[in-house]
Amino acid sequence: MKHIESPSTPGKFKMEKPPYNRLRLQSSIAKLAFWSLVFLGMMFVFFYRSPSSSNPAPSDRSRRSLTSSYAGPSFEKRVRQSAKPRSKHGMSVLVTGAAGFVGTHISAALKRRGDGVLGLDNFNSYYDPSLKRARQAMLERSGVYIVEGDINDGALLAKLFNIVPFTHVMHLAAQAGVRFAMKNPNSYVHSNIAGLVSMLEFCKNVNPQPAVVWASSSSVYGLNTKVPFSERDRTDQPASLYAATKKAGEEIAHTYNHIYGLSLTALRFFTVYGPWGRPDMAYFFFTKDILKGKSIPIFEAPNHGTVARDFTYIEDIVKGCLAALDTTEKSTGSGGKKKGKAQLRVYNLGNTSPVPVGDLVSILEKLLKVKAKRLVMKLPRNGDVPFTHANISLAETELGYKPTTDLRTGLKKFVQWYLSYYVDGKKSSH
Ligand SMILES: O=C(O)[C@H]1O[C@H](OP(=O)(O)OP(=O)(O)OC[C@H]2O[C@@H](n3ccc(=O)[nH]c3=O)[C@H](O)[C@@H]2O)[C@H](O)[C@@H](O)[C@H]1O
Repeated sequence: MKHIESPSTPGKFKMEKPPYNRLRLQSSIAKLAFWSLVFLGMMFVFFYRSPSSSNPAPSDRSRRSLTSSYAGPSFEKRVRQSAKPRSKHGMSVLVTGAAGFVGTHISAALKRRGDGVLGLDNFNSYYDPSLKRARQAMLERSGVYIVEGDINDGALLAKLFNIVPFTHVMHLAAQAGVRFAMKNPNSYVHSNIAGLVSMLEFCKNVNPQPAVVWASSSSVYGLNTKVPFSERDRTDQPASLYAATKKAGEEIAHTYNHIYGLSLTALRFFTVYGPWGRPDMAYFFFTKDILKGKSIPIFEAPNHGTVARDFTYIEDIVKGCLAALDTTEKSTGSGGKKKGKAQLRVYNLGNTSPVPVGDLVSILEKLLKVKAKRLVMKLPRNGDVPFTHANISLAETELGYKPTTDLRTGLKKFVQWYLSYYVDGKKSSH
């Protein structure tokens, strides 16, 4: 420390300069090492907590951008073959969320009638991915190829749109579930907002622009008390983050229609159920738990009020979706520029016959021949609404939509499938 004590002595100062510099160098290295560690730590936290990784569990593949399996002639051939319609008037549809419940049924129905279908799905683990793999295997047997990837992967979307000039996009990839939004809010933003924007960005940029039909939700009616719910009713009081992201999606769709001339149709699905359904939904896990002899929580509204849903059978929903695709008008823009006013639609797809959750359980008891252990409890404050009831007159008039399956008939088909898949097929239902 002498050099500090007598810095004015030129000789000494000169002599002691090297140790001073060494010390400064050492302290700089220490600082550099410290800040590098801080930086690395921040990078780790950023990537660990980034929206894509806080998504329930996008597959590893979906986190990578373009992998080698997305390149090369054999990949392109598979994509082209799958997306090619049987006749030249058929559609070529990109179905996102194709390994999901609704996506699987719609992909199969489109393929059956001769349209070209390419699936896209990230196979995340929000619920058992082996069920999604089984749906994928079923679709593959009917000629539908599902590309494994995320709707937020711009490079992948570019690749797919380069290979196929899709005439339509059926956008079903989403983070579903009302109650899970309290556990993992980021996954809803990632899929239902960022993912939707990512898709629409692509759709508006390509030439020709496809027409887009996408899944909104009955949950947008939120705290609305006017029944039955009509498309003209207010939807500015969502009761869950899930509902808020679907409502945001409808507003985002409006802007892409307004600015870029994209043809957009939102379908508000009302509690869709049926074979190959979603294990997170009440009818599905009630079935599992009744068979296991476990008690099932049945929610009731304040003052012992009934909680009811306008349960809608999957085949009716499929018909509504196909009709929506068939009645789309072409987008009017090209290469990101609007050329004229384009179609913008919103439809309720419900059953227009609400059933109390307790009655749903009674139907299941009869079909399963097992008495349920009912645990009646207050509707938790977790985003659930007490009832839903669709007014479907707009879809009836404009799409020819007419649901024909009552809850008992639909649940019978679900139970038959459930028993053959999980009991006879010995699959684990977790
Ligand atoms: O139409 C929609 O837009 C949404 O439909 C579906 O949501 P919901 O109608 O809430 O279906 P679901 O969870 O099966 O609960 C059914 C009933 O059981 C009651 N319920 C639920 C759980 C429980 O433990 N007990 C209970 O009584 C519960 O209170 C409710 O009354 C989709 O999941 C959602 O993704 C979205 O698509």
